[in-house]
Amino acid sequence: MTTIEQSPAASTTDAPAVHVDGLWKIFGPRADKIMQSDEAKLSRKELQEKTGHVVGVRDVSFDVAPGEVFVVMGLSGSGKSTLVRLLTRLIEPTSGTVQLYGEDITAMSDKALLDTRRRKVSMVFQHFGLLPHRKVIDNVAFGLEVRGEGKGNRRNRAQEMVDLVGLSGYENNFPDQLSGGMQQRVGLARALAADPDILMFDEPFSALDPLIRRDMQNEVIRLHEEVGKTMVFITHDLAEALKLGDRILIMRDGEVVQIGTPDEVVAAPADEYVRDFVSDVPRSHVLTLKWVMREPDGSAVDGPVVRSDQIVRDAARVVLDHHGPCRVVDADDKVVGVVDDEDILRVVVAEEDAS
Ligand SMILES: Nc1ncnc2c1ncn2[C@@H]1O[C@H](COP(=O)(O)OP(=O)(O)OP(=O)(O)O)[C@@H](O)[C@H]1O
Repeated sequence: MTTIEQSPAASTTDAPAVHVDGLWKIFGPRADKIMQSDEAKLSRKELQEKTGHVVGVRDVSFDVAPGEVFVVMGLSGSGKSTLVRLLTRLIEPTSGTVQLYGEDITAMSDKALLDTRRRKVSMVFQHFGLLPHRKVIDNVAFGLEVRGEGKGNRRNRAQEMVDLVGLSGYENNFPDQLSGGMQQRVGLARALAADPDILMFDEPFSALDPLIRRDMQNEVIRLHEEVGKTMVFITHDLAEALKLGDRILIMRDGEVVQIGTPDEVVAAPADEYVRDFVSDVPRSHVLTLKWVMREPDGSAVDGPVVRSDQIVRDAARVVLDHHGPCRVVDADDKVVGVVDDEDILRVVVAEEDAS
C-alpha cells in the first residue's frame, strides 16, 4: 500500500494547481527594454532579424486544475521547454506571473523557490538524469536525501516507489544495467518519491522505442489513476498528447494557438495549423458523441441511452446493434441529442477515406 496522497493543497483551496498569466520570455541582453517597447509587438522572425533577440514564450496564459493532466504540444522550437522551465523559474520570465497552488513563484525569494522546487514540484526529463554510481534505490531516494530526510524513512519511501513503478527486484542495480524504459521508470519513481503537488514531464519518452514508449504512456495513465497528481506534460507527439491529456495546449512560435480537450482539438481545430496537425488522427478514437449527435427530435423515445462524453468507437457497438436512433444524455442524464448508425458510420468512413 503506497502512501502517496492527493495534493493536500488541492482539497483546502480553490486555487488552480497552476495559474499562468501573461507570461513572456525574450532571450537576449535587452529583453526588458524590448518588453516595454513596441518591438515586443514584432513577430518572432521580425524581432530576431531586427534585434537578434528570440521570443521563447509570448503572452501565454492558462490554468491547470488540481489533478488534471495538462499537455503542452508543439513542433520543435515552439517554446515548450522554455514554458515548462518558466513554471518553476528554472528560467526567469521577462514578464508575467506563475502561481502554483496560489503561491506566486515569480515573487518568491530564492530560498522559498528552492524549497518549492524540492517539495512541491518534481520534474521528469527526456535524458533520465540518473546518477550512474548510485543504485536504483539510492537514485530514487536522492531528492529525499537532499531535503534532509532520515535514512530509514527515505529507504522505506524509495522502496515503495520502486514497487509502485514495477521495478521490485532491481533496487540494487545500477542505471546502466537497465533498459531505457526501466531507467525512465526510475525517473518516475524518483519524481514521485518526494510526494510533490505537481509532476512536470519534459518530453520524457522521446528517446524510447515506440513499443516501450507506449508502455510508459500506459504507466503514466496508471500512475495518474493511482496517485491523482496534477501533471504538466510536454510533448511534440500529437498521439501522445491525445492519449494522455485531459486538455492540450498547442503552441507555435512561442504563442498559444489553442487550448482544449482532445475531442475539441480534433473536432474544432482553432486554425489551419491545428487542422493540419490533427488531419491524420483516427477521429472515431477521439471524438465523443457530442460532436456527432443530432438535435433531439422525439424519434428515440425508447432507444438505448448513450452518454455525450462517450468516445464514438466505444459507443459504436450499442448504436450499430440498435437499428434506430439512440438517446444521448449529458452528465445530468438530460437528453441532449440523438444518434444513429449513420452518424457513427459517417465518422468511421471519413476516417477510412483519410487514411
Ligand atoms: N537560452 C536561449 N537563448 C536564446 N534562444 C533560446 C534559448 N533557449 C531557447 N531559445 C529559443 O527559443 C525558442 C523556443 O525554444 P524551446 O527549446 O523552448 O522550444 P521547444 O518547443 O521546447 O523545442 P524542442 O522540442 O526542440 O526542445 C527557440 O527558437 C529556441 O532557439
